[in-house]
Amino acid sequence: MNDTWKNIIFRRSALWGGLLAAAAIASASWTADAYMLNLFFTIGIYVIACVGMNILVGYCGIVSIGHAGLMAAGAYTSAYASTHYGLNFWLSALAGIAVSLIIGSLIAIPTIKAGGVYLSMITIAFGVVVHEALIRWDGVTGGPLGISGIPKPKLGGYAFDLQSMYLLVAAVAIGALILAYNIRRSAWGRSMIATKENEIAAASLGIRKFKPQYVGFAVSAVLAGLAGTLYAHTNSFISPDTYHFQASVQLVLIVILGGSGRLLGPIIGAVILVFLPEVLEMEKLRMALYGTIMFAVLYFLPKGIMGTMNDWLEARFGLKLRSQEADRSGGKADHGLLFANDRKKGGFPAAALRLEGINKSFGGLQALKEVSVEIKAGTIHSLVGPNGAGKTTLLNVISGLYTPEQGAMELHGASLSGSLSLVSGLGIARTFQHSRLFKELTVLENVMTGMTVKARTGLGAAFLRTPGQRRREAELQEKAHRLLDLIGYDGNRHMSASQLPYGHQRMVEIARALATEPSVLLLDEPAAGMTAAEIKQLEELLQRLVGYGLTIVLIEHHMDFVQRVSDSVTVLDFGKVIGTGNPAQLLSDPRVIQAYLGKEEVAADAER
Ligand SMILES: Nc1ncnc2c1ncn2[C@@H]1O[C@H](COP(=O)(O)OP(=O)(O)OP(=O)(O)O)[C@@H](O)[C@H]1O
Repeated sequence: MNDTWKNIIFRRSALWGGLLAAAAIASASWTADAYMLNLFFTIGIYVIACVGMNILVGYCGIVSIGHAGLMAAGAYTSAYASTHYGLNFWLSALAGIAVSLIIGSLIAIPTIKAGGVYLSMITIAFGVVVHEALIRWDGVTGGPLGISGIPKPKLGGYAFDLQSMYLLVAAVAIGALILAYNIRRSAWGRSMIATKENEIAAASLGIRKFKPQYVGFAVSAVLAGLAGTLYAHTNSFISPDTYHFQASVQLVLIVILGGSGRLLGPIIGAVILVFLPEVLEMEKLRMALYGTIMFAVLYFLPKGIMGTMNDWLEARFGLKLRSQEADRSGGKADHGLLFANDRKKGGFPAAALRLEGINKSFGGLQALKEVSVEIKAGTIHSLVGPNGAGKTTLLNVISGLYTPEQGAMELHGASLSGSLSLVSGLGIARTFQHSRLFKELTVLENVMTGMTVKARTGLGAAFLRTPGQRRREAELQEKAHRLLDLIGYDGNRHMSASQLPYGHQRMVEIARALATEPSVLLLDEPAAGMTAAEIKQLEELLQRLVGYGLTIVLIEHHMDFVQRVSDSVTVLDFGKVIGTGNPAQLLSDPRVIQAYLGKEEVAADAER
């Protein structure tokens, strides 16, 4: 059976499985007793909050250990509004979600900017501050006694009981899962994962970290507030004990146990964490049990239950728990149409790039000294020189990763400066010395990240996966397929990039850079780690790209490859340009040979 059929059958089974699960959830409301119904309800609340946590932890890489604070914000606001002002459930819930969103948005700013270990510290501090405020601000929160008598929702004349609240929570939980699924399959979700995995690579595609991560934080705050509100109005009583540090740890644990970043992870995690203390009758030792589970999961199942299962299914049957489209390749379309027409030769001034007197130093080390180079449009220009000569530093300066201390740069006659993401928007794309593909994204998704800036749709369309959004995604996929055809990639396009052989990784990285529709492509040692056949393929690709009007700047140590593909070469040594010109002439120049081999080697060679 081929992969397409396997996936169709798998997706049909997933659909039927989903329908059966929905029927089981609904029937539980009639068959379960009050005790079990309460447990199911608790699972539903955790699923809603943890779907948000999963977006935050799994997609954005932000491990918030104070998220119970956001649940408290929703619960207390809603409880206060309904008990003090007599607002109905729907309006007070709206107020609770709004307050949770506002507070979440405010703590998102320092959290995202801080990054690293400070990020978790800020969220812990937030959780502690909220818990203290709940205890001390008794005029509003009721202090340690909390708020009681919170009314149950009403709709028309109907008053919700535990059974109907359970059904409402189950419906909201399914809605939250659909939202997470839609985000994951949009440019927003891809940007979240890209910025989590490699901020620099994402910036080189024009994707800045703050916006997608802020959106992820805001969505998780809304879901936390919603879960808090639903809980408060079902339980009729809330107190600071519910929103202790332990509750925040529990949310993180559910996500990690289920499988961080896995759609169904929060369900699996919540079911286990709610039932396990009941089954083991370890209510009093709940935290000790959680600690043990955390150790066990991180040691034995670092990808959580769903992540481990996904790997097993993929290895055993070639199936993924993530839905996928049928593979396609071999399109014979005119790939030149993938690049803007004004990039064709002659559409720009003769010089694509002009660098004048560039200086760049790191502490006492001057990596670039008065570097001046002119690179003609529609040509391949190679930068060569011994290790440490300053080639990568020059590429980093051109692409905006480093700011030079001195010198001027022009791109197609206009002044060039700015950050990595800004320079990407001007039409300069790059690859890196070591592959920086986004390993959690598939091959196809990696290429699609290159189109993010030009193709990111509105949040509403992405969240709801509107017909327009689906059409746009299909167009992006089609374009990504064509770029993969162009680079000659014939492997599985839906497998994660982490499984690609090194040579393929380098080629896919080029396709991803091309997806930004650059006029200048900077390649840092693209042939490193490639087989002879792959190098040949790369050579043909570069010639084709130049034919489509692109300008290519290449760093390479394979000298025969450089000789074959380059129109011109610049040789750097100790940060200085020691020659620019025709590759054949320059690479046989004694000064260049000496720079590569060192004086003693050249002298010894001459004597032999
Ligand atoms: N971020 C940095 N901080 C400090 N020193 C740096 C940094 N980047 C580069 N250097 C130094 O600048 C010099 C030039 O490095 P660069 O990586 O540009 O050389 P290269 O010609 O690309 O070498 P290779 O062929 O080995 O990649 C080296 O001495 C290197 O150690």
